[in-house]
Amino acid sequence: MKIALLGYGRMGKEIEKIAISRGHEIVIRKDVNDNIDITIADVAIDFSVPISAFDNISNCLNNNVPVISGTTGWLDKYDDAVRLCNEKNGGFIYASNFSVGVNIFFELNKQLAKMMSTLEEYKISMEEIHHTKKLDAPSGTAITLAEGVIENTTKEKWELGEKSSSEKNIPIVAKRIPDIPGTHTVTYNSDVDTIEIKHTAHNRKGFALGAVIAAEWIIGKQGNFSMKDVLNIS
Ligand SMILES: NC(=O)C1=CN([C@@H]2O[C@H](COP(=O)(O)OP(=O)(O)OC[C@H]3O[C@@H](n4cnc5c(N)ncnc54)[C@H](OP(=O)(O)O)[C@@H]3O)[C@@H](O)[C@H]2O)C=CC1
Ligand SMILES: O=C(O)C1=N[C@H](C(=O)O)C[C@H](O)C1
Repeated sequence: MKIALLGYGRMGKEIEKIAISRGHEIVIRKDVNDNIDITIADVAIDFSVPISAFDNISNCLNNNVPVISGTTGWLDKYDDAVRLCNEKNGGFIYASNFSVGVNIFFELNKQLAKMMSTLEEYKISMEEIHHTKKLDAPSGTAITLAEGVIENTTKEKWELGEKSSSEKNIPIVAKRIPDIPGTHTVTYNSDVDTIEIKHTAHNRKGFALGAVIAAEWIIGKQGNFSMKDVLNIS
């Protein structure tokens, strides 16, 4: 496959190594303000910055190039991206986290939320820890985890901070510590005990491999998909 990397930072460089090791060719390495002809690529992988993700995705969909996006912090425009994908009969996957481990963790989180939904003595909270270069907070992964709880309980919203302003909200603490690739914890605390589930990324290889697998998977498909579709998780 000929791959366009939209964003050639930490993730772009990690994806390049894995893509080449799987026999693919990188034909575009786009950073800020580069002019590119996206049509030379079979598929594009966007790991850029929140302000640029939607333009990168639109450019691909408008030119009939399927696109995988892992950029977080741009989701106010997600519905527009899905609309454009449908209008152009394109292929599009966004995932807040492409690692297999986190996608398993997402399912575990939903199951646990279902089990905890009637146990009012337990108070939920979340924590995410990332490196200090991260632009957005809370992380996209923490938002997906919160959405998984909201779908399965009476919680209505997430809120940044240690304590939420309402019982209906899920508090999320975002910590920034040098060199941490990504750690997410979901905690249910009561007076008598604590239940905690945690995912710790040891490096960025899992995110990058998942993105390349998604790019291989989307070739020849039309529609808006998720990592659940790619990994066939039920
Ligand atoms: N979904 C997932 O599994 C994962 C998602 N992420 C997300 O991916 C994104 C990128 O992360 P990371 O690689 O660590 O960040 P980096 O800052 O290392 O890389 C982002 C790159 O995008 C470049 N860029 C800026 N504007 C554009 C543009 N218009 N088009 C293309 N590239 C542009 C930046 O250039 P410059 O520095 O010159 O501005 C930079 O090189 C973040 O949103 C992060 O949250 C990260 C890991 C996993
Ligand atoms: O910025 C990062 O580094 C990461 N971003 C994603 C997120 O916001 O959840 C995924 C991963 O945790 C690393």
